[in-house]
Amino acid sequence: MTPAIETISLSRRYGRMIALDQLNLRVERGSIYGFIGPNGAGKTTTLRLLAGLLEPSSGEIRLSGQRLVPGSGQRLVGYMPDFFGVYDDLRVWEYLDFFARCYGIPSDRRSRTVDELLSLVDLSSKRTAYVQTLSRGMQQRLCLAHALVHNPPVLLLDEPASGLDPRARVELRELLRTLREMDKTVVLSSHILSELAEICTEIGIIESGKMVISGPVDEVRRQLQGGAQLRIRVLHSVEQAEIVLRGLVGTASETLPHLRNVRLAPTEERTLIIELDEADETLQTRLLHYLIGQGLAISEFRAQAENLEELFLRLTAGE
Ligand SMILES: Nc1ncnc2c1ncn2[C@@H]1O[C@H](COP(=O)(O)OP(=O)(O)OP(=O)(O)O)[C@@H](O)[C@H]1O
Repeated sequence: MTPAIETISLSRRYGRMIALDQLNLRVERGSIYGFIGPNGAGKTTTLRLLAGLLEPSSGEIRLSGQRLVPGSGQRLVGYMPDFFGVYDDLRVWEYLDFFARCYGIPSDRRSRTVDELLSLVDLSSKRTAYVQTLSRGMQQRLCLAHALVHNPPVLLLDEPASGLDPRARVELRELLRTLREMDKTVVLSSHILSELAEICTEIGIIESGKMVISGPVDEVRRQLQGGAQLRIRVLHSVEQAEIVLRGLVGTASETLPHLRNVRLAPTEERTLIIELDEADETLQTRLLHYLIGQGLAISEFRAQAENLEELFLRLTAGE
């Protein structure tokens, strides 16, 4: 299927500085794509290029297979910048009505469009409030409604979760789900991976203008992690469990998983963290049998996902 967004060797310089270096991005239609990278990685530059607000130094952008030429992107994408401009003395409905006029929506449809958008972003009750009196989360939602005024198939959201409290984040997540059900393709950026891992269907990690890794969240996790982790808690002597498990590290066994490392959990009592070469459930079950056979009283035995945030930091620290 033709992807909603594709970039081919997309580069952008500011003077002599290369902000984006031969980026190949592919975003399938209907996905929620999380674009993650530390400050200055090139996220905003990419989103502005995709929105047609910046011109590439070289390379190509295709939206639904069509090459993006200057000025052609505005109808295909909705762009939400990472800051909200100040709009003094403008009420919420007037703000949206203004942008609906800019997009040439005729007056008989404008009022309905504004009402539908306010309902979508749950701001109907704030219809006549002044924009500057809205909370940060409400302003974000209004900004999102603005990006949706012309009903674009693609939405580009720069740091939509920044500065939101936990409740506002949950609301944002719900809103993104609704947009997905409406068959929109959404790209959103953040420098905090955990903000996006739960929301997104796919993620791409960018650093110094280059894509480091990209794909479905679980696949990226697997690639970064390159194995599995087990958390084992014992009822009595953790020292005995540690000896038994350490005895297995590095040994070549056909029937047990290959153990890379065994360490005590830093914050939990009588608990060990085991790093394995592979995430094979059958082998893990055999390990449990083996440990019980060694007389260990196991009170907890579970696979745990390594914190994606730590993996990300390790990756972007160049380790
Ligand atoms: N207008 C500009 N002129 C010169 N350099 C720029 C300009 N805009 C961005 N840059 C530089 O390009 C690089 C990428 O910036 P960009 O804003 O795309 O990164 P980002 O990943 O969005 O960062 P942040 O998370 O801090 O918003 C940075 O080194 C930045 O300093």
